[in-house]
Amino acid sequence: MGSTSRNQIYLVTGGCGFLGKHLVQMLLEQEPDLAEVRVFDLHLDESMRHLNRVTLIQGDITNPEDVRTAVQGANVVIHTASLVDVWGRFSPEKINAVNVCGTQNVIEACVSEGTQYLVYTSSMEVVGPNTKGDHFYRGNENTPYKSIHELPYPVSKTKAEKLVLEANGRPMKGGKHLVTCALRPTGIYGENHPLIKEFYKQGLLTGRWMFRAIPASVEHGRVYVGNVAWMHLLAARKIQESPVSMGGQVYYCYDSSPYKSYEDFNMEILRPCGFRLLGSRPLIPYFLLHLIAFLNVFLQWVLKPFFTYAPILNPYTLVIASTTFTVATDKAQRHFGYKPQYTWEESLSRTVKWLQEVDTQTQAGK
Ligand SMILES: NC(=O)c1ccc[n+]([C@@H]2O[C@H](COP(=O)([O-])OP(=O)(O)OC[C@H]3O[C@@H](n4cnc5c(N)ncnc54)[C@H](O)[C@@H]3O)[C@@H](O)[C@H]2O)c1
Ligand SMILES: CC(C)CCC[C@@H](C)[C@H]1CC[C@H]2[C@@H]3[C@H](O)C=C4C[C@@H](O)CC[C@]4(C)[C@H]3CC[C@]12C
Repeated sequence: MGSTSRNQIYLVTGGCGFLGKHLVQMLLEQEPDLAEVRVFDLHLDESMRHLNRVTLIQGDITNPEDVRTAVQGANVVIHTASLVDVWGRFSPEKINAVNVCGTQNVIEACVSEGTQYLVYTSSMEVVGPNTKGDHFYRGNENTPYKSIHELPYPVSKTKAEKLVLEANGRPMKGGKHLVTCALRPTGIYGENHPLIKEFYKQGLLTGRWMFRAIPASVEHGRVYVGNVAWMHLLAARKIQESPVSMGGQVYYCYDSSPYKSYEDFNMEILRPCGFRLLGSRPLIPYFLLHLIAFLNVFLQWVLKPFFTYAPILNPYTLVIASTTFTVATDKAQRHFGYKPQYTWEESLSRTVKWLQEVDTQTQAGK
């Protein structure tokens, strides 16, 4: 175990997604040993095809053969492919198939193809917030917390993370052993973040006024996508150099983004586009938010035969937004020398610049 090779082949599953694209870009810019990045995704972004050293592979993570072919000859796999769904857009069976069975396929492919290193993109949701609303205030990887998983997405991420960590040390042909680790981002933000675009669009409907719904004192962990990508790259490098210390470990993804409520944080990005947040306290009573959230569930059920009604607000997203979940840790720095690549100011200004471009295009298209 533990030799680094030149001319490395990386496989990024979900490489055309929000995080995946930033990760591919980061590898191209910052990995001197890189020979090729294989970008495996169900939905390919054809604009990535022209990139030097990038190979686009269209495939389904739930299909073991697709995964095995993509893994063949790769040195490292960074597995980010997932269905990110806390809104009931996909069935529980589908989420399980992609997030859990897909991860098992990646593990089996690594073992059968002799690819020794696997970095898995997990999620803070493996820990919490739980549906009881217990706060997790600036905790680290060892902070005790009562995790309760009910929804398909957190259930699936928890199962998948467990599979990945349990696979660490699995024997492979040639006397090698599989080495795995998992990174747990909190709420990722940055250029092309789909959710902030959704909040932007909703804000346009109310004349760029937003209405505070959650108390400002509730802290929500956020991390810049460029730093999440950087952390994956460093973990992928170090896991090859120090498999014994990195194997089987989990790391929260963190950077210097400020601790704020979900809405106050979003306002940092939306304010420069002319948005305003009304109310220093919640303007909508909590019981009313709850009622709307439950009404949304009811409507989703009624409308199911016709189309998928999946608004942002439901009882689960309400609990997550209303419960403090922030991390304060230096484990990634101690284990693999992680320091954020982007300061908070840079992270914010890159995200704001992107949203301002979206805004200009939206206004021009009116
Ligand atoms: N966005 C966040 O705030 C956040 C926070 C914590 C963890 N994560 C994790 O980070 C990872 C990336 O999330 P993201 O926000 O970039 O999501 P995303 O939806 O933008 O990207 C996921 C990618 O996986 C691909 N994919 C889905 N099903 C597939 C299948 N069957 N076969 C092959 N590819 C498939 C999608 O096409 C997509 O490109 C996920 O594992 C997610 O759980 C995200
Ligand atoms: C009550 C409304 C005003 C606001 C609702 C916001 C809500 C949709 C947001 C709040 C927190 C968000 C989640 C959080 O950032 C972390 C993750 C983990 C990741 O693995 C998947 C995405 C997810 C669940 C975010 C989804 C959107 C949430 C719930």
